Amino acid sequence: ISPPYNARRVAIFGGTHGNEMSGVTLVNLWIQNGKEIHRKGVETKPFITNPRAVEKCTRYVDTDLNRAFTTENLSAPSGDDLPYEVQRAQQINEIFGPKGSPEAYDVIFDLHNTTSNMGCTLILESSKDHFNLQMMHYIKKAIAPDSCPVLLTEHPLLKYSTSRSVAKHPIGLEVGPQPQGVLRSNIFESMRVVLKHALDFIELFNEGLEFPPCTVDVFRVSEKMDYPRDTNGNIIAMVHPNLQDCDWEPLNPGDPMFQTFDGTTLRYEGAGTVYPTFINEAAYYEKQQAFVTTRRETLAAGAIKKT
Ligand SMILES: CC(=O)N[C@@H](CC(=O)O)C(=O)O
Ligand SMILES: [Zn+2]
Repeated sequence: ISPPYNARRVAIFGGTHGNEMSGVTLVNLWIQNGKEIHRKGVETKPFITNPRAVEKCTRYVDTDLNRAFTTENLSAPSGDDLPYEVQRAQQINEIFGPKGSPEAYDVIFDLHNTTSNMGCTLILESSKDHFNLQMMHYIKKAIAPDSCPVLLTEHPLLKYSTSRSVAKHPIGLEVGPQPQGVLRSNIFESMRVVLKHALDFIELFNEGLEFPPCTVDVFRVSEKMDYPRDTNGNIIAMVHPNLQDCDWEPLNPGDPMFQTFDGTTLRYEGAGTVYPTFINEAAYYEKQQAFVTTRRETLAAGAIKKT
């Protein structure tokens, strides 16, 4: 049984992106009435992370909050001249962090929606986070036969500094497909159900239940794929119909990937099978990303017990 584990202080973030409506709506509901998220021995705080973006129903105001939690931003001298989201990151770091310190919150769930057909995805930032691996194992078992893929974002270049990263155990919840600014009841419900199981797990853990060693199948981020573009940076092809909505399905060398406006098929020419996800995510056009490839991996989690 590894590190001293504790999970008394938990936060649920909504509105890290102000146009992702399931998280915004659930968190606002729970701010009004926290009964549903209350668990024995746990203090759970629902929190709107980017209120100005929520008010405008936009992803962000000045810069993407979910990229803003860098050491550089968090240690910058504070002031009104900083971009709004950098100021906000500093405030969030004060309330829920400081990031990387013993005083930081134990667990932060960050609720997101995607326009991609990713279903109900759990986002894991570290392959060595045994607490989160155990939680994800528990959630996967609880929602079966429905599935709940785990996306591991650990990557030397592609990892980014998320709002949830101020916690000791950061967990992203990414549910789609749902257009920006729209609420869909099925997406809303599946987010709610996953969070219920997650909080149940934390309650069991705090009651002293020991979770034996287990394994978790994950999809590890491999490569970011941009749309084909002309020399001015304009897109010259779309996601191919055979790939559209096929998040988590195998893409093999030679399979259709993009389709140009005159109908030409562009094929995947990588080495070996990959599992694309975030396919045609609206927010990623500005990030030059049509989808991300992942590879399957099985991670081992050691036993955990409250200490
Ligand atoms: C569509 C979207 O916003 N996705 C999230 C993923 C995450 O929370 O890790 C992001 O890019 O910040
Ligand atoms: Zn988001």
